[in-house]
Amino acid sequence: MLSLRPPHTTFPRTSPWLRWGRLGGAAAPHCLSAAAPALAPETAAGPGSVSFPILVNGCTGNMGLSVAEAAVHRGLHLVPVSFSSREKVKRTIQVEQTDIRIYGPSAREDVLSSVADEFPDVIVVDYTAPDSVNSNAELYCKLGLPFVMGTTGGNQQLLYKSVQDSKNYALISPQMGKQVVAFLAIMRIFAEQFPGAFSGYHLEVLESHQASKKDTSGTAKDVIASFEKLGVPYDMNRMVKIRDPDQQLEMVGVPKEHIEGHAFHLYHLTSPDDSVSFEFQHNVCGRSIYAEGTIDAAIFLHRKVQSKDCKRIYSMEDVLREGYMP
Ligand SMILES: NC(=O)c1ccc[n+]([C@@H]2O[C@H](COP(=O)([O-])OP(=O)(O)OC[C@H]3O[C@@H](n4cnc5c(N)ncnc54)[C@H](O)[C@@H]3O)[C@@H](O)[C@H]2O)c1
Ligand SMILES: O=C(O)C1=N[C@H](C(=O)O)CCC1
Repeated sequence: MLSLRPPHTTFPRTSPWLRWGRLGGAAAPHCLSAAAPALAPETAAGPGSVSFPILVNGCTGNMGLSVAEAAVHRGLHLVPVSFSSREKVKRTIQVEQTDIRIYGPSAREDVLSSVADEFPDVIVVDYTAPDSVNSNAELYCKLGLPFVMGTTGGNQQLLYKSVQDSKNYALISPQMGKQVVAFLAIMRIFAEQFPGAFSGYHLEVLESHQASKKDTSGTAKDVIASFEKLGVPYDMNRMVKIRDPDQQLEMVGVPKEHIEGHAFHLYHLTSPDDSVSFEFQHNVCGRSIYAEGTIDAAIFLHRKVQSKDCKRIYSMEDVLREGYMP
């Protein structure tokens, strides 16, 4: 039997996540299906029928490809270029009927600058890697290309500063899944309304993602920031991060077909005398929730650019507040 509890972690035996895992990895409830992504309905403020050019940086990766496919399904015009971190790469990737030409880093600025000339109303979407966040953002800002940053990590303060200094437009969110964003917002509001409400409680956090994920869950960090305001200090080094597929199947209970694309999170709080416990979970299978949210974000940002809105830097919460739910 696998035991992943590091010393001093106190997941209760009754934790449903662990119990399901130990009982043989049954599909976890609350798992959002990868199939049949829900298209956002037309609402007064939400995304109606609109089309504009969208360039997806990172089409060689999982999220980039999912977003490019979602863009085509939603009737956007996919600009047929994308980039790679390596000079020698497969030259094209097919997305639906479009062949996307992949360029190496040395061609980035020239190609993006031609795109900016040819498609003045383009929106760039970035799903690359944490160590590319800042350099990519600086280039988009230099060329005045509005962008949606879905890539996590990098230096977030510097990222916001680059956008502010350049007066470019950007929507930045380490989490594009709209229902998960709503949960994050509730946790933030909870902490604002009841600061210190959980003082003395003990927090354990476990996150599980596909083995290729390089960084710690940005979403977990966001939730932990709210718990800290609720009075629960947390050392990020204690977070249990699971990347091993066997452990994901046996202990976490990730369905086999989603081992290569999932984001499971468990937060467990216990009172000082162990008499009270709280548990929060958000478990995502597949990537459609992020891809659909990203397209809503791109539509939202396109509208803001067209209307010359003065705010210029947005979050996914701004998107929800303008009626892009569900
Ligand atoms: N915001 C969200 O909702 C959300 C959802 C899922 C993933 N993510 C984040 O998106 C990022 C990508 O995730 P993924 O699962 O697609 O990873 P992935 O490894 O499958 O894909 C990343 C791709 O980007 C390419 N790449 C790396 N550096 C590049 C650069 N400088 N220019 C162009 N391409 C580059 C890589 O070669 C790879 O093909 C991660 O940071 C992840 O945490 C965010
Ligand atoms: O699969 C990933 O990588 C994800 N990254 C984001 C994060 O780090 O929070 C969002 C969830 C999926």
